[in-house]
Amino acid sequence: MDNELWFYEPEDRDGYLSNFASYPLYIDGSKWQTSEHYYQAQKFTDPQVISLIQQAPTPDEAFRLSRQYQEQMRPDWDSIKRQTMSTVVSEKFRQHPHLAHKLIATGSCTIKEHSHQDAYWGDGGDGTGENNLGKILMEVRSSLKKQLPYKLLHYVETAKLPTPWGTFAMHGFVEPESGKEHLALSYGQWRKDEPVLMRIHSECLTGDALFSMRCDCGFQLQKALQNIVKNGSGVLLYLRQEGRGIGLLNKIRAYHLQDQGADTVEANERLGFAADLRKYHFCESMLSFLGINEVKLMTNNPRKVKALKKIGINIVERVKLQEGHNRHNHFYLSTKADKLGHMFEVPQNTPMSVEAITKDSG
Ligand SMILES: Nc1nc(O)c(N)c(N[C@@H]2O[C@H](COP(=O)(O)O)[C@@H](O)[C@H]2O)n1
Ligand SMILES: [Zn+2]
Repeated sequence: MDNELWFYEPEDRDGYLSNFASYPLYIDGSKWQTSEHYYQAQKFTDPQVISLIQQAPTPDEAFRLSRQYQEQMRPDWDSIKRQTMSTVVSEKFRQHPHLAHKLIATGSCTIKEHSHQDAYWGDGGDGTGENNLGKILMEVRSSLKKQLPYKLLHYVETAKLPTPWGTFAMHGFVEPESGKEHLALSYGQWRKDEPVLMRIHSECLTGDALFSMRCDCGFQLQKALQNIVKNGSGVLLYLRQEGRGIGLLNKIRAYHLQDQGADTVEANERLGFAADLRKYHFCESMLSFLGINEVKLMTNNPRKVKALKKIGINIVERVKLQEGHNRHNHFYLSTKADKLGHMFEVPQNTPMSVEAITKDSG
């Protein structure tokens, strides 16, 4: 998106950019219903007028009150108003990470407040205005892009993903350096103080899409989505790090070595790779977009637990996800438990039949 983005009314498509949009924020320990409330109140030094504006039921009323008390405006207002606006706009996006992701997703397009009323903050309606609010939004966008968690992944867009079990929202992200694409699937709503049921799933084309029984990936993927729907809400992060990070073709090379007797770890090592090259730090970006700090994590993999703790995510519970044990993956699962520390017991008895593992266990 390299052209112009116009915004004005908070109800419009990009209305989140407006100071009148309802995104409460805290500045200096006080709560402000909208950025407009804060901005208008800063024009005054009289605590009574400030409080009146702060309590205004709507941003339009805050704006109107500032006109009513115009005579009492601080004399240096003109010299501080741009900085005041810059502070409140930057705080709004810092305090609402979801909006920060959306702002960054506007790419490098020119942002304009398309306002017939205002040729200082807006474009004046005919494009001749100074557009200072648009300029501040673009400054905030540039600065956010360089900061954690936004610099790890950039949010791109959201669309519906209907599945046999329920309709998820599919959020697309891209790694700005490599162009690698990742997904977050979210289902339902959760409260801020509630741990979210979550699965972090690394891509396995063979298991997830081609029904392979060499591993347990496809079975775990299906069960995790089913569990989320059954729970009423949750998230699955789908990370594009195929073959534990070595890529699809190297995974086929590793499978070839396994066909000749190597286990999954030995095969990776013979190809010159570590047993597991995956990284999880960039999940911080997706989790900030989704507003998640606390999770119930569906995994058997201790590395995922450790990695999430490292980025400050509180794991209140680990939910076992043991699915799809069969005669083709029996040795693979045993190796994962023995050499990679996966937290499950591989049954000693004869592995289940194909029919038993493919039936809906939900
Ligand atoms: N390198 C490699 N060797 C194998 O033998 C494999 N089966 C895989 N599979 C990849 O492992 C990831 C899933 O593992 P967890 O269940 O999270 O431990 C996924 O990326 C598969 O493609 N890789
Ligand atoms: Zn797999």
